[in-house]
Amino acid sequence: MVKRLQELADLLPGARLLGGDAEITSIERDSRRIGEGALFVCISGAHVDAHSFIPNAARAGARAILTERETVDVPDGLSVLHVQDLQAALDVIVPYFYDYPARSMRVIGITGTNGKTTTSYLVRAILRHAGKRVGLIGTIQIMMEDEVFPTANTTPDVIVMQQLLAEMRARSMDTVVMEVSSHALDQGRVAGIEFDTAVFTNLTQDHLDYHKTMENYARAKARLFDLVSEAGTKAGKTAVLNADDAASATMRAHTRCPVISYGVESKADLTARDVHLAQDGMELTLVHGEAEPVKLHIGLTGLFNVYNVLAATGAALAEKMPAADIAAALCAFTGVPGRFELVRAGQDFSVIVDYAHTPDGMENVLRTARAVTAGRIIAVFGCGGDRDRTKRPIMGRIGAELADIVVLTSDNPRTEDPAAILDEVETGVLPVIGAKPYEKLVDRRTAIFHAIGRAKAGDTVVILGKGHENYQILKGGTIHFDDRETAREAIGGL
Ligand SMILES: CC(=O)N[C@H]1[C@@H](OP(=O)(O)OP(=O)(O)OC[C@H]2O[C@@H](n3ccc(=O)[nH]c3=O)[C@H](O)[C@@H]2O)O[C@H](CO)[C@@H](O)[C@@H]1O[C@H](C)C(=O)N[C@@H](C)C(=O)N[C@H](CCC(=O)O)C(=O)O
Ligand SMILES: Nc1ncnc2c1ncn2[C@@H]1O[C@H](COP(=O)(O)OP(=O)(O)OP(=O)(O)O)[C@@H](O)[C@H]1O
Repeated sequence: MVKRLQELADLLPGARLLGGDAEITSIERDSRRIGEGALFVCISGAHVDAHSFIPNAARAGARAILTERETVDVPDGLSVLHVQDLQAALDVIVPYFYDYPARSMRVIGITGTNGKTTTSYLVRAILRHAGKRVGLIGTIQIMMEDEVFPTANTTPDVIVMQQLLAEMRARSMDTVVMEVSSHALDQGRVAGIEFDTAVFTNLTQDHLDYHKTMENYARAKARLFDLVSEAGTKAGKTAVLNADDAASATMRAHTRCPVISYGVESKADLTARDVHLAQDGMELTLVHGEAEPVKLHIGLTGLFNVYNVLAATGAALAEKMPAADIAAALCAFTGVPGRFELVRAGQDFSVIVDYAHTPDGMENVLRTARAVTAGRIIAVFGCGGDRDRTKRPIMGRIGAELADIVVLTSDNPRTEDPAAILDEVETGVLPVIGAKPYEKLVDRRTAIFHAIGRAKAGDTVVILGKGHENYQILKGGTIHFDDRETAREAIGGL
């Protein structure tokens, strides 16, 4: 990819180019990723001034910088492109620079508080069963067919996003399935992407540290439905909406393309009946309009996963996948890492590791565990640091109400004092815990060993919050930590 800096400047009314034209071969916001010919975009973080990395960027081969700052000192030979609004400039120049890669493939965007990852994995499985080459962008990882790449965000920033899409185009992906977070929609990370199918899973409390109110949070999510409604270069746009979630009304109000609705309680285009849950799977019958109902046995469990299956089926129907491929792929699906994942190490009780880290996610998982457990439920959980504090007491209350034994512990405390986070969670626990056994153990390993040590035949230990993550983010840095690995070790020591 090569473009002239002047060509990019010409796209931006009011931009000033200082220091002359240059040939640009990539756009980067991180000086550590820069190679010869890059345009270094100075986006500062909460604690870091990105302009301080200009010398590093220059040494690594940058030819120019893009900044909002009026005056910037740069080493000789580096051009400066000055703009009034950095985000608005990136929205325009980044997709242009990478030649709008999203126009070369079908794009399925999935938004909602919970269920994005699970739904995206289900959609990927169906499309691949139907012979499509599929890319995936989401919380756990990025995939291009079977090849896996790491990621820092659920939805990467606009620069990494366009680079990934360009790579997917180079590898001839037919479709990309993408989790679209509310942060991404608010920050323009999906600028220049033409969505073909947009899916809404649900809206419950999360991320209020960022959005402040549920109305703002819903509005951010609704942006995806503005985007899928825009006329573009491809035909056949569809919104897939959860009819049982009240916030779908907001999504629908932003939708100006055909809708496929799904639900269990409300009247919808796509529904499920005869649902039977077991610990390691479920049976259900999919009903889609006049079509013959299809009975399925799937390796996922929980009513919340019935919704994810319906959402994924809706997306597959929107993408015109054959019914036979949808059914076969769902039946062959074995689950998503860290989502209601059973840890089996020969023990006579169950251990479930689950990524639930919102009040709603936690309630769903604990209720599902209860429905498939003969004995007691032992819940191990905490809440993340530097993120939405208002959910802490709520999650504490849910844990204390729905489990028989509660073990509070750390979950990525980040820069906060882990014990202080647990104290906030505890304000929700104490009013409802009654005589149930309850512990506060800051060290997550100790907490998991304690919970597993208390389990008897028929009980279920539910370890919540981290799912697939194999790290713990502490004030002093990030350490290796994997709930599944630790649980196995604890079971081995019994
Ligand atoms: C709080 C936050 O949003 N942080 C995001 C931000 O990092 P940052 O601003 O802290 O970066 P920084 O380390 O301060 O650096 C500032 C700038 O200097 C640059 N830099 C830094 C170091 C260096 O040596 N050279 C250099 O150029 C960085 O590239 C950056 O532009 O920019 C990074 C690059 O885009 C993001 O990966 C990072 O997301 C972090 C991981 C994060 O946790 N974000 C959350 C809030 C988020 O976005 N979550 C949503 C939703 C998830 C969900 O649904 O649950 C998501 O989509 O992930
Ligand atoms: N449809 C759903 N409704 C409510 N809770 C759900 C649903 N699907 C999954 N969950 C719960 O939320 C957790 C996270 O699921 P998943 O990773 O699919 O969601 P997500 O939207 O990708 O989350 P995140 O963006 O935070 O990564 C699961 O482990 C499960 O506990």
